[in-house]
Amino acid sequence: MNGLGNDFIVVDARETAFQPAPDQIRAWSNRVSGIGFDQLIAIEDSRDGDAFMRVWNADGGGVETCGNALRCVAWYLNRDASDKTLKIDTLGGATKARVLRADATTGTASIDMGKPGLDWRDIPLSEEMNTAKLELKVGPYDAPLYHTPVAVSMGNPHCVFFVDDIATVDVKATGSLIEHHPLFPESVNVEFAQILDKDTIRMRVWERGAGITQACGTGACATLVAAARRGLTGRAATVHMDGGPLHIVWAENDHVIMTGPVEVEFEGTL
Ligand SMILES: N[C@H](CCC[C@H](N)C(=O)O)C(=O)O
Repeated sequence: MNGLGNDFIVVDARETAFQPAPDQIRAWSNRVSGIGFDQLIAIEDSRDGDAFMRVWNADGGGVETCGNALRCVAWYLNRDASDKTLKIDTLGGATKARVLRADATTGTASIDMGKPGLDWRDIPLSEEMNTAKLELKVGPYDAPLYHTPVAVSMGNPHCVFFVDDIATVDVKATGSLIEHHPLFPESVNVEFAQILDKDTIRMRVWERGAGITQACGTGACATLVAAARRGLTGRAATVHMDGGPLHIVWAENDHVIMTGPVEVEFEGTL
């Protein structure tokens, strides 16, 4: 399945235990010799929700959550297109999902991602700092671009840079430098965002444990929250990524709502 090209293998593990070793995940995620995916997702039973979603990155590391995958899991759990709200738990917190429309291989889902983490401890950072304007020196770069990003947690850590022209950013070179920067003890997902107008953002992402992906749902949420914190947009915007757009709202109750598509590529047995 995929959400705007951010692709996953989604395993329904509610009947049988599924605990793959990191090197098995890395082998499966290899796009040349394996199946190929950005994240591996397992759907498990949940004590007090409709399901628990477990996430591993392509590098085999387990992580807290994944926004695009939440839409895919919601669609899978609710593919008869009945209009109900699902509670899907993750290591990064509980979410509420509504599948707005579904047919045999596509759908649209809206996820209440809960509240963003804005304190340095939420991200987490290795030292106390104003998360709205991080003082971050990146490798040999010392241009204003690489200073004062915004840190936001959506259950997983994000570092958002605002740039004048995203076409000039070497996402791989810069993103890979920041991913394991000592300021982020749990590493970090890195977004580069250009404000097109008060309702529209263009964003590219270097994901922790996966590299450049076509889209990042939690990254789009973090980008909108960061832009609103900086007064660059209002509390709602369309975030355009390489794989397509997501509509993000930071609601008055402090919850972040992400709405976007779901696509099934194939089904099988792992
Ligand atoms: N693509 C995912 C984010 C995965 C983040 C993962 N790379 C991490 O280490 O947190 C999304 O749509 O939210």
